[in-house]
Amino acid sequence: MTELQYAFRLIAVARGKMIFGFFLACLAALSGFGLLFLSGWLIAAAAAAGLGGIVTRNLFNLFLPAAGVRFFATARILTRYGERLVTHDAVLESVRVLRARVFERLIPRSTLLTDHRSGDVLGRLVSDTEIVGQFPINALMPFGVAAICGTVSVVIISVFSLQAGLLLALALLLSGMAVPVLVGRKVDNDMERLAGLGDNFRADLVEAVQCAGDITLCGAAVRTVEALNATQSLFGKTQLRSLAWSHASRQAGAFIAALAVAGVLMIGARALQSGALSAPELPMLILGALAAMEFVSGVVPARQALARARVSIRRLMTLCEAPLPVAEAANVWEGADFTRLVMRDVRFGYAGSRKIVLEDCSLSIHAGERVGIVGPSGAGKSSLIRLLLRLEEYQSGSIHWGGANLKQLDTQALSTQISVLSQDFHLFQGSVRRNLLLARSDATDEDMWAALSSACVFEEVRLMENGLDTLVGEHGMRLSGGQARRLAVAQIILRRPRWVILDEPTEGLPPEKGRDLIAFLLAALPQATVLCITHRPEPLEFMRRVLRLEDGRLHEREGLP
Ligand SMILES: Nc1ncnc2c1ncn2[C@@H]1O[C@H](COP(=O)(O)OP(=O)(O)OP(=O)(O)O)[C@@H](O)[C@H]1O
Repeated sequence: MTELQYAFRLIAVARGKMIFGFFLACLAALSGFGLLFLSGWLIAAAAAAGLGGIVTRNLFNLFLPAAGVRFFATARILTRYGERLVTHDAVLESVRVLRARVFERLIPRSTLLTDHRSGDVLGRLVSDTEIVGQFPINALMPFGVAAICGTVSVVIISVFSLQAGLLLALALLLSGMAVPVLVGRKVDNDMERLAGLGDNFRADLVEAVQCAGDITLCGAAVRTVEALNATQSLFGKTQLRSLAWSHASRQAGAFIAALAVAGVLMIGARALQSGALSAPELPMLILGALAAMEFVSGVVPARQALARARVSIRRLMTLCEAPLPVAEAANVWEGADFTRLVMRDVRFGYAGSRKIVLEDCSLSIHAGERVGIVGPSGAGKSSLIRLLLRLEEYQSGSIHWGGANLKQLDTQALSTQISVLSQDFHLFQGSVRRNLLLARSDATDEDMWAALSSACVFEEVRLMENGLDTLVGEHGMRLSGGQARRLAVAQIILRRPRWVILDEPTEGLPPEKGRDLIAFLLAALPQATVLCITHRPEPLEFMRRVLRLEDGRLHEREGLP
């Protein structure tokens, strides 16, 4: 599938509106042509009537061009207005649908996003979707309008003078096809380069803003600003060069238009002398040729827009069509009872990496058990969790959740039974309530306060100025580390999952606070089966069994580390 076919498929929803917008754009352009064309007749007829008195007035038909001019002037205003309205509506609709589709395709590929910088992904989601949503209007419509209206104008001018019509056709082809083809490669290279530079700049900027504090503490603030300036200045220079080319090609178009009009004037003057053309027809042809050359004035900007859109489509394709890291569940098996987790001889390595993280790794946990997993850094503990949640695909062996093969379960089905408290848990910008409702959308205020109470953060939230509606800031920045983590625990308590997976749950907390956190969680969910990965001794005090992950395998071990 070509890039353009791919883009059309994504925005097919607005096809009808775009076609209607195109139709109106052609009508508006032709009305402009008709207006100028008939103005020539009207001006000549009026001048002749003024000079020649009643006899000449009767000789020249003033009424028809005057009525035509009025008609085309009104038609141009109405069709231009309608075109703007319809095409803007089409663009808004296609961008809306496109963003939703892109996001939908990114969700199962979210693990691949770690290969991209966040500013880059943001850029793709915001600006590339906008550019792709607009491209039929900005990049294709001007070509279509030029082709249709250019042909109509050539036919009309040819009716009066074949020579003038042929000359106009040549000028339109030169300006509307030869110039865009000549600058095409240069425009493609510029757009590719500008998109790359823009990505770098945006990603650097987002990183600089997000890590402003760390950058200052490292004494790197001045260097960071200088680096940003350098990228911005390179971007500016490339943009300037591209603009210079664009203006040069527009001037070339204007020069061709001037030559075409002069040529039509000469041909018309000769035809007038020979009597093949009447006096009012000469200005009609000249103004008509001038108006016709306007049809191709948007072609060079459209060629640029097309080059930019192709870059954006390619960038969206690389994100949205990347092979899924985990095959879609062939059959969502809803009968899994989650009474047992059995993992047999699993072999796993990350895609694109030759390192084998887990080798012949086996594990069996029954409902109600509390199992700790320890092991050296890099042994594969977090990777094991990612496998159990089906965020990564293992190469061989088997994993079963209560009789259901993991490969038959999708992440949605798993999330109804399993909750995870990870080391880098995420709180969303917004209120305490919003974060709790994300965990369980139908939770009442009563449920939320009960969960906060079980997570031992009730009193702190109650004393906050707006209670449940207190804003927690991005990543929970307005909360202390302990409060944020207890809020994350409250989210798990609200969900009441059958399995709880904890990944370094007490990291960053003093031992006593860490111990309390686990105690609150386990007291609130006494029936839950718990799998806890940790380096720290406190969580292990609550585990009945401890396993050690080493050399890719899990080994049973007695007692605490
Ligand atoms: N996305 C990834 N792509 C490739 N390799 C990865 C990826 N994530 C982790 N690894 C590698 O897999 C191995 C296991 O990493 P993992 O994070 O599971 O270890 P861990 O036991 O949880 O370590 P720690 O205790 O330090 O968190 C490491 O060698 C790591 O470099």
